[in-house]
Amino acid sequence: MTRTADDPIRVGVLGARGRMGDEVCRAVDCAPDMVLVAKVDDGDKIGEVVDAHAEVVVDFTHPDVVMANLEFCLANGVRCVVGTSGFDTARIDQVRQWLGDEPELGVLIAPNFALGAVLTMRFAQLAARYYPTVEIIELHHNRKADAPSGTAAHTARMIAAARKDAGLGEIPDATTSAADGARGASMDDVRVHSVRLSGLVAHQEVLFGGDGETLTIRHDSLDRCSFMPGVLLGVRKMVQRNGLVVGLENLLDD
Ligand SMILES: NC(=O)C1=CN([C@@H]2O[C@H](COP(=O)(O)OP(=O)(O)OC[C@H]3O[C@@H](n4cnc5c(N)ncnc54)[C@H](OP(=O)(O)O)[C@@H]3O)[C@@H](O)[C@H]2O)C=CC1
Ligand SMILES: O=C(O)C1=N[C@H](C(=O)O)C[C@H](O)C1
Repeated sequence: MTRTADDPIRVGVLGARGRMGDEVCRAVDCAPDMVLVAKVDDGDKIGEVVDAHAEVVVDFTHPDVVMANLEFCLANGVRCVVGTSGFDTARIDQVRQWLGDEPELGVLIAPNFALGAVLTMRFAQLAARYYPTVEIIELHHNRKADAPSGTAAHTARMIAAARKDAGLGEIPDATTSAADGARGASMDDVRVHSVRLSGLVAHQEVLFGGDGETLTIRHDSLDRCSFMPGVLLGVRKMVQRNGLVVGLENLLDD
C-alpha cells in the first residue's frame, strides 16, 4: 500500500501481552499519528501482521524467537523496530544479509530505547579512552529472560572499540577467582556483572578507574514508560528509512 504523509502509521506488535509489548500497545494507541492494527503473542499467528497490512512491526518477544520473527517480517515486506535482546555481531550480520545490498525495507535494532541509557552508552564510549580499568554492573527485575543484558553487551562492545582506537591494551586484573562468576562475565574483554532482584526495572552502572579516582555513570529506568518515546521515534523514522540501524543514538540527531 502506498502511504501519504497524512496516513496514520499501521503498527503491529509482537509480544503484545508481555511487559513491554503491553506498554507499546498503549503507547501506539495514544499516538495520534499511528494505528495499532495487530497484536500478536506466543501462540498467535504472526501472519496476522501481514493480513492487517502492518507497515511497521515492533518486536519485544524473546531472544529465541526474534530472528524467526524478523525473517518472516522482512520476507513479507514489513519494516521492523526491534527491542528484543540477544543481538550479537553474527545476528546483526544475518539481518543485514536478509535486507540485501539495496534494501527496500528498514530495521532498527535498539538494545535500549531509554534516552538516559543511550546517553550512558555514549558517555561511557567518551570516557573509555581515559581510564585503564572499567567494569559494568547491570541490574534488572528477576523475571528477565537473559543475562547479561543486551544493553550491557552493547556498552561493552562500544567501550572495547573505544579502547582499541585509543591503543589501550587488555584491562589489567591481577585477581584469582575463588568461585565461578566472582568476576562476572567477560564481554569483549570487559567484565559485566548481572544482578537480578524483584522490585527493579532496568538499571546500569559503568565504573571507570584511574589514578586515585573513579568515575561512575549510572542510569535507572524506574518505569517501562521510559522506553516509549524511543520506540515511537523508531517507528516514525523506520516507516520511511531503508537499511539496518543498530542503536537509537543513530536516529536521535536525524
Ligand atoms: N530495547 C529495550 O529498550 C528493551 C528491551 N527489552 C527486551 O525485550 C524483550 C521482552 O521483554 P519483556 O517484555 O520484559 O518480556 P515478557 O516475557 O514480559 O514478554 C515477552 C512476550 O513475548 C511473547 N512471545 C514469546 N514468543 C513469541 C512469539 N514467537 N511471537 C510473539 N510473542 C511471543 C511472550 O509470551 P509467553 O510469555 O507466553 O512466552 C511474552 O508475552 C526481552 O528480550 C528484553 O530484554 C525489554 C525492555 C526494554
Ligand atoms: O529485559 C529488560 O527488562 C530489559 N532488557 C533490555 C536489555 O537486555 O538490555 C533493555 C533494558 O535493559 C530492559
